[in-house]
Amino acid sequence: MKIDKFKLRRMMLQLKEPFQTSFGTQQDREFFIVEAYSGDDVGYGECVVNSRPLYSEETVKTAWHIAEDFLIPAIFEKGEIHHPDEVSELFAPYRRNNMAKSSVEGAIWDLYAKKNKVTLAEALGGDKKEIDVGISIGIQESTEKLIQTVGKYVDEGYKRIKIKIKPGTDVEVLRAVRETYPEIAMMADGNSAYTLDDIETLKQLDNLNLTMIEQPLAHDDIIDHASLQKEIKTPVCLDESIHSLDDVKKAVSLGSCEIINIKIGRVGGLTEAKKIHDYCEGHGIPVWCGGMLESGIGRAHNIALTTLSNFKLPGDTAASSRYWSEDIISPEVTVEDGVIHVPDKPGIGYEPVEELLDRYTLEVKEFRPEPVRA
Ligand SMILES: O=C(O)CCC(=O)c1ccccc1C(=O)O
Ligand SMILES: [Mg+2]
Repeated sequence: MKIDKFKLRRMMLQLKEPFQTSFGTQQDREFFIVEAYSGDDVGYGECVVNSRPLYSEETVKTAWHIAEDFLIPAIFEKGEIHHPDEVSELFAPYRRNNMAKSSVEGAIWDLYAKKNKVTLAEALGGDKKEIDVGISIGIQESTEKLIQTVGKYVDEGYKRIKIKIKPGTDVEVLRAVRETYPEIAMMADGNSAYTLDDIETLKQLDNLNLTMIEQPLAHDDIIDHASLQKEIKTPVCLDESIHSLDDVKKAVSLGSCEIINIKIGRVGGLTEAKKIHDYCEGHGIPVWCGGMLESGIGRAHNIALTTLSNFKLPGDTAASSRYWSEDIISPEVTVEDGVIHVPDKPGIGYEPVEELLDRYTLEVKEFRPEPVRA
């Protein structure tokens, strides 16, 4: 297939409630959408970056720049694309900038699936018809509020409750939740806020029967996480530290984790995500799909990826209504009894609604191949 045109849309949605992690509080969700046009088909990708470089080094501005000045021109220069796997090879000479790469690659994956009249899940090789979902709860103003919030999502059927922690808002708070809900699958996400100096705190968390503890130590570390994993029985799960299959191989061989959170944006796209999935499957490491407070478009990509067999643990891909009063896709993503039914329409399987896209768009830019001069 040949891409006739790309459209980038910078967008802003408002979260229903602020989302607090150890690195800050978020209420506005600024991001951009990539649209890849070919003949009568349009593929959609989402760039899951944030306005500020807190979770990763990329921002909306840097990712837009990389997409506009390097990635889109590389696609036009190549001309014909036979399979989306070629895209990550094409982007490989450009270092990092994984969320930018993933957004363009994602639009091409959706386009490819639509052209071949298969679902994105099928194009990736996934065959689950429904996927299990959990929920990620931000740091709350009080323990009472947290217990109430956990209760609400347990009642809604979410299969695993993840709670954000930071130094000072951790052991006591989680112990209170555990006492209230002795049986739930519960885990903690430290978002890199701890060091090995906090080992006593981390050992106390080890007594709370947590499904796992996600990225407690530095965002770029796999050495200290290996030391930590030796000290605790709770599985360590890596998020921020994993950007590629190579990172996974090193973390697995060092024993830095027993579980991996795969985020499509963080690892540079669906092709790399699938490679990581396959490698982990072969090495007895279960994976799950992380979230970046995506709009419906990124959410749809997460759902398709999660249909692969080694996504053995519930992911963070919750219902649209958990984040937005109005999502930009039709139908919205809904969760029933803790599962999402995987759509059966070609591509991402949810239709972005033009009117809603326009309503929340701040800036649009279109790109076409340079005309060939005679
Ligand atoms: O509900 C979601 O999309 C996941 C929320 C979440 O945990 C998160 C959101 C933004 C940045 C980082 C993370 C994380 O997994 O660490
Ligand atoms: Mg995380």
